[in-house]
Amino acid sequence: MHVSSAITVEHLTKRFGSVTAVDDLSFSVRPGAVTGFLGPNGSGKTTTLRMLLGLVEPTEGSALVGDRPYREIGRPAQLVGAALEASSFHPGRTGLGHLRTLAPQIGVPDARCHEVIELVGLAAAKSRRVGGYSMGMRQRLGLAAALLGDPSIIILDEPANGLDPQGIVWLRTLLRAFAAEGRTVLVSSHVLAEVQHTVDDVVIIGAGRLVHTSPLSGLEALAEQRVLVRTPADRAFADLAATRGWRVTTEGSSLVVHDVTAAAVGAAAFAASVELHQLSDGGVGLEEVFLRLTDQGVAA
Ligand SMILES: Nc1ncnc2c1ncn2[C@@H]1O[C@H](COP(=O)(O)OP(=O)(O)OP(=O)(O)O)[C@@H](O)[C@H]1O
Repeated sequence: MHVSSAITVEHLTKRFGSVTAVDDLSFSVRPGAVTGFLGPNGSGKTTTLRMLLGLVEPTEGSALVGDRPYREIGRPAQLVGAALEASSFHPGRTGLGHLRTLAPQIGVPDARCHEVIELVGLAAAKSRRVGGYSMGMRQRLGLAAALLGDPSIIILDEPANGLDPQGIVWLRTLLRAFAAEGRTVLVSSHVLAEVQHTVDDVVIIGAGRLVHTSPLSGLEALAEQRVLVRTPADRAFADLAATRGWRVTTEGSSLVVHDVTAAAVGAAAFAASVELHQLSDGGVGLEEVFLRLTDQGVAA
């Protein structure tokens, strides 16, 4: 039913002279979910988003929103809302004033400006000049502008940049609510941890190429389990780890035992009479998987 509101990228390539920013990239984004578009700095995320929004012409391949290129959409703001950078505001305009200049172009009534400014938590600052806004407030204003047309597809480039921890939780809740309404939400980030609790699916690129796409659980399946240990018996624990073939690293004042369960470490330490002061589940090392995948991407 929502087929027309998905994003489809096929064999997309963009070369800037000798630099291949995006290299034969194919992926799709489904409605009703938040998708994280992830990759290290310079991996081609912004260039891909700019092609999706008709701002950059692909060298090869296609980038479709709904079922067509952005430039062929009749009233694009009502299908796709995007916030690419938080810096392109006229500093002398107020937050509300900024939205009011956009509303007629998009074809939405003035009341919608008030609605979205409220929605992004800027109602109290709506009459202040944007030049005096903080980075986080600019991000919120960019989001308000993206939402003006009540779009079914929302594309945000690094939306968590500049947001404080409460702001990040607020953004997460808002994006999850959009997805629950059946909208398509694509958010880019170079930090997996930043979007880990927000996204359902991930599309990971490295050096302009696709390195992984799956539900988040598919990424978790690639990660190893980690167990955190503290012990006053360093030497005895190192011997035990060597006997068992565990890989052990340090993280702060804890030891990290890789690819093993807490139960196995506890049982082995007990059997060997090694005293432990902490034994806890360190979760899966998702960030490590992300780094490993994108390293491969860069080398490829
Ligand atoms: N207009 C341009 N002219 C020349 N090279 C460009 C242009 N735009 C991007 N590039 C290059 O393309 C590559 C990908 O850049 P892009 O901004 O898309 O990456 P990104 O993943 O968004 O990075 P970041 O996380 O730092 O924002 C980089 O090597 C960049 O220097």
